[in-house]
Order: sequence, then structure tokens, then C-alpha cells
Amino acid sequence: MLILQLFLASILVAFLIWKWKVSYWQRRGVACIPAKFPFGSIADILLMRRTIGEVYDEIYYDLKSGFGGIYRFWWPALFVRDPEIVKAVFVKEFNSFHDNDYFVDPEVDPILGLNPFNSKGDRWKYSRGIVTPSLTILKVKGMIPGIKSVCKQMADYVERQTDEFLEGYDLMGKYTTDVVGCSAYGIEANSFENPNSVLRQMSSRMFDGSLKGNIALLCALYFPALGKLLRFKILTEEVNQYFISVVREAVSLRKKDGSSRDDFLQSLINANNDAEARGNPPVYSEEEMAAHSMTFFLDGYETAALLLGFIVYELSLNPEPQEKLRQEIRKNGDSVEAFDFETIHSMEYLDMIVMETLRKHPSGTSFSRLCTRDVVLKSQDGSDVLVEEGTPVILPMYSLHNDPEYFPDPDRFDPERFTKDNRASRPQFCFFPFGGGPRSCPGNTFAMTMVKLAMITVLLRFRLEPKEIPVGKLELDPRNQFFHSAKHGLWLKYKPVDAL
Ligand code: HEM
Repeated sequence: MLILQLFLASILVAFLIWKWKVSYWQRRGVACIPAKFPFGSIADILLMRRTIGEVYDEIYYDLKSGFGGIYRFWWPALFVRDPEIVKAVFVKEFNSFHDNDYFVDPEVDPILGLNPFNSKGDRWKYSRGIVTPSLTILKVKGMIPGIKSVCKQMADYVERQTDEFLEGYDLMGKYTTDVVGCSAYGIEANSFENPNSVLRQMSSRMFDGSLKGNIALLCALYFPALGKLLRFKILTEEVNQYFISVVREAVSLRKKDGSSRDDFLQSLINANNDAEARGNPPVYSEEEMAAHSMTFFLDGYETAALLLGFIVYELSLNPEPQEKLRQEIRKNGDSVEAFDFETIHSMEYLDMIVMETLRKHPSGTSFSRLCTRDVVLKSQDGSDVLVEEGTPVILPMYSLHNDPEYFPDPDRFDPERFTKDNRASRPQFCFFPFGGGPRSCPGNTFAMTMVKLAMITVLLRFRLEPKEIPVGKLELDPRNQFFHSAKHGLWLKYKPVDAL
């Protein structure tokens, strides 16, 4: 009986503590979404009933001013609606927001822990400093021949299946796997001829979707203390080992035959060789080399595949922009070989199509930065809020990208929103598909080059036709905790275009 009383008393105490914690925003006079026991404002995300983007969208419209409070379990987080505050978090107040609010234990997930996205403080500066020099315009230009060769493999593959409906994300996943594999490690996987290539299998199995993997991901996002305790790996051991073995074999092969390639791994090998020549120990261990090269994969393969999948899908549903884009491409060349870096990036309409797709379907749905030093954020409506150290700040990219105040009739696919004049008429930070400030995506130029070359290839050879005209909004996959993806796929046909 005493045990039962103690048990009930401890539940009551725990509940009262929870109640007190979830009054944080009310006590400070900040408008907020009241917390529901026990998950706070994010029950539907945790129970995988809706995507992060959809849940945050509801919060976005419930909170009417420039910012407001929410609770993730009992922890308060500041939710931002005002593009000026987004700018402050990314740029002006970077010294208070240099870390992502995302925890990966480098001891449990050593490869993932070295990715700049997951690193904090000085570790972030170190890992970002290794990746960025290999993503300059000059380096990307050197990758173009490899990308074009994958483009041709894709076009040949599609040409053999013009009577079939192909799923956009799957097709483009093969493409980006091969492009990234070639640019990071010099691997020629040809996932089109060989859909069971180990590289393709590993890229699609990075996050295995197992209960353990999903719990690890949720802990990284919302419950770092539990993550530390459980020590579950986010990346499967099979994937870790595969990438370490790829690096080991490539390094040993290049050493044996003295060969050198124009890829990211080579820049790490060169740093080790230079150190060796000076009689110093190697700069990077095998595991570090695997981790840094894998950054290419983790950050580049899926984001670009999702974007390309959505571009071909939207163009199949919108024949006018599709034809206008084809005309622009044809004016610049009749085969992908004719397109150099400058031409690829000079095509305005192609850029408008890509931007409009990133607006409607940003690959990620939101950002969460951790406040590391107390700071006051001011909204354009004159109100302000003191953000205390340790408070996460959420920037709901998907909601801002789809807010009718900035993008009227947001469900309509309309590339004209991205003419120079229309861009200049909006606040800068109501659109930020690559983030912003010193932490913004360093792979932007590489990503845009691979995406645009794929579109040039596809539109020169194929007319895109939808499987069906969707009624209402596209259904999103709530099991995808990180990215914005279609629940039932993006199906379309690629019919040969008439010869020029
Ligand atoms: C369409 C493709 C891509 C999109 C939409 C995209 C988007 C993003 C976004 C939104 C961020 C977070 C930025 C921030 O926190 O402010 C990011 C970070 C990052 N991206 Fe990309 N990305 C793409 C492709 C790539 C590629 C191809 C690479 C490299 C090969 C890459 C490497 C990175 C890295 C290393 C970070 C972490 C940066 C840091 O925390 O300092 N991304 N990306």
C-alpha cells in the first residue's frame, strides 16, 4: 500500500514539475502554443502521424505575431515567423546561434559526428574547413566531365523505358548516388545498369528506418540526454563499415599504382602525403577520411535527389513552363556536352524553375539553432524577446516558403515568382532553401551544377507526362523525420521529344 502511495505521489510530483516547466513562456509573457501532456507541441511528429513541416505549419498559423513559444516535451523552444528574425538568427546574431540544435555523439556515431552539420563550436569550424575547399567553383568545374558521363547513362536508361512510369525520386536517387560517388571517391557505380550496385544499396540504406534507428534520430533531434544514455547508432554499422572499406581500398589502390583523381578523397590523400613528405604523422586517420568523404554523400545525395524528383514531377504537371525551359535549353546547346559551367549558370529560366521547386518543396522542412549566449531578438512589429542560453530557436522554412503573404496562391507552381524584380520585392529571408549566414550550405554550387545538368539532359531528350493530375495537396511521408518526401512517390513518363 505504501509503495502504491509513493508511486502515485511521485507521478503527481512529476506532473506538477512538468506543469511548471510548460508554463515557461506564459511566465515570461510570450504568446505560445499550450503544451499537451507528455509531448508538448510535437505529439504528431513523434507519433509519425504528420511531418515536421505539417505540424510546424499549423503552429505557424496559430501563432500570429513575429515569434512565439512552443514546447518539445517540456523544453521550451522559440518559434520564429518574422523573416527579419530569421536573418538575425542566421547572420546578425550568429555569435549566439552558431550551433545546430541537433546532437550526435561522436563516440557512438564517429562518422556522422564529424559531419559539419552535426558539429558544434570549434569542431564545426574544423570539419567545415575540410569540406569547403573541395566545393569551390574551380573544383566543381573539374567535376563536370564526371557528372556529364552520369547524365548520359541516365538518358540511355530512360530511353529504354519510355513506355513505363518511372518514380522521380528513385530515378534521381540513382543519378545523384553516381554523381556524388564519382565526385567524392572516384567510384563509377553506374546504378542505372546495375541497380544493385553496393554504392546504391548503401546510399538508400543509410538510415535503415528500423525502430532503433528512428529512436536514435528522434533522440538526436529532441532528446539528446536520452540519446546519450541509449547510445543507439543513427547510421547503421553496415553503412559505416562499407564507407571505411571504400576509402581503405581506394587509398591503397592509388598508392600502389601511383594514380591520382580529381575527387574529394584525393584532397585528403594529398594532405596525408604532404605530411608524410615532411616527416609528420598523417593528418587524417582512415575513419576521418571515411567521415569527411561521407559528408558528400549524407548532405548531397538525398537533398539533390529529392529536389530533382520534385522538379520533374512539377514539370510533368505544368507543360507550359516545361516547354519554355526546353526552349531556353535548346537556345544554348543541343546536347549536354555543349554546356560548360558558365552556360549552365547563365540560364535564368532554369534557375527560376529550380528555385520555385525549392520554394514549394524544400528538401528539409525547418532549422533549429541552439542559443549559446543570451540575446534579445526584435520583430518588425516592435515586440522583442530575450532568448536565454540553451533555448532552441526554430525557423520554419516550409511554412515561410508557402506563406501567401510572400507567395500568393502558394500551391500553384509559378516560376515567375523568381524573376529578379519579384525576388527583390520580398524580404530576403522568407526564402532560404540553403540556410543562411556562415553555416549556409557549402555544397550549393556543386548541387546546382548537378541538378541543372540533369535537367538539361532530361529536357533535351524527353517530354515529361504525369501519371495522374493530383487532387488537393500532395501527401507527404510522416515517417521521413528529416526530409520532405512524397508518401506515394512521384510518378511520370518520359516520352522522346521530336528531333530538333
Ligand atoms: C539540392 C541540394 C541541397 C540542398 C537543398 C541543401 C540544403 C542545405 C541546407 C538547408 C543546409 C543547412 C544550412 C544551415 O544550417 O544554414 C545544408 C547544410 C550543408 N550542406 Fe547542403 N544542400 C544540398 C546539397 C549539398 C551538397 C551536394 C553538399 C556537399 C557535397 C552539401 C553539403 C552541406 C554541408 C557540409 C552542410 C553543413 C554546413 C554547416 O553546418 O556548416 N549540401 N545544406
